[in-house]
Amino acid sequence: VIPGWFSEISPMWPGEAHSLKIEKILFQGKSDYQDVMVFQSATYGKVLVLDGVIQLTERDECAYQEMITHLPLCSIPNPKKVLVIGGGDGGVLREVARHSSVEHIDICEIDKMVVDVSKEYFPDVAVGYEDPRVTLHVGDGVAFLKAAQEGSYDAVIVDSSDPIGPAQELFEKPFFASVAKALRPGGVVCTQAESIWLHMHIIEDIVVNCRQIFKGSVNYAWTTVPTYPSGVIGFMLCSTEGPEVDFKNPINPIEANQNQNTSIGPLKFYNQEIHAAAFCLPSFAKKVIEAK
Ligand SMILES: NCCCCCc1nc2ccccc2[nH]1
Repeated sequence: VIPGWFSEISPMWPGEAHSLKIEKILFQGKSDYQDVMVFQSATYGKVLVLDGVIQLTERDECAYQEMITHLPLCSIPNPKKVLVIGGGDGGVLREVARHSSVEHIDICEIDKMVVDVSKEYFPDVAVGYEDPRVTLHVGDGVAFLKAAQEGSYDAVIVDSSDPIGPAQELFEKPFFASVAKALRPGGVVCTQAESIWLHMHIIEDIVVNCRQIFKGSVNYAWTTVPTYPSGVIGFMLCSTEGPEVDFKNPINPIEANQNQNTSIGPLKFYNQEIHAAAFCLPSFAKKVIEAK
């Protein structure tokens, strides 16, 4: 351990560690589910860490939050009812709120400490909770989806941590089946789907499960997030049987100037070209993910 530096050592990326210079530790706690830490970094703003894994930094969180939200929502004509599983920091809520067609946003986050810590230390991320369309449910996303009324959502966004820890079940087949049940025909789901550089085997299993469960489109997209090990993270985008969804062509564009004058500020990362490009995969990933 180098004094004054945070190194992200995890079995999720054996043999490597991304480090950030610490200026000041702002919060350290232990919830019923995980260790929670916030520190002021020297060059990436404040950083949220759960069980030793970086969840977001102020400097690059826009890439992840904007992509995980707008890749699904810009692919369907008129999203009205959206469910967020995880995402307790509020960043996905901030992005969903940019869509004027949305009438109701449910969020189910298991760890209340994440919500409280984000509101205290990341106000520009937790601003998403201020939208009147948002209802927060503190609890297990698996149970929430089991209880959800069939076909009640246009979109589900699964902003989870990794399969090691509280989010483990969110990567398993029964959960994907419960998501499909809660979506309307032609509804869409977007999940945090690890890194093609680090987790091709996990991604392969997820793709196999999704192809069995989602009878519409099944696609993998990826983006760059400098503070995530390997510098990239991906998303599974699936649609249920029904009206065709072509994720590679955003038919419901969100303009960069939208919400310019509100408290959530302009888009910093997402645009239509980046949307289409996100689905272009290197050959080693294409071979596995698009296997016929
Ligand atoms: N809700 C935040 C999602 C990121 C969770 C932590 C994390 N960081 C990662 C880096 C590479 C691949 C997968 C990762 N998962």
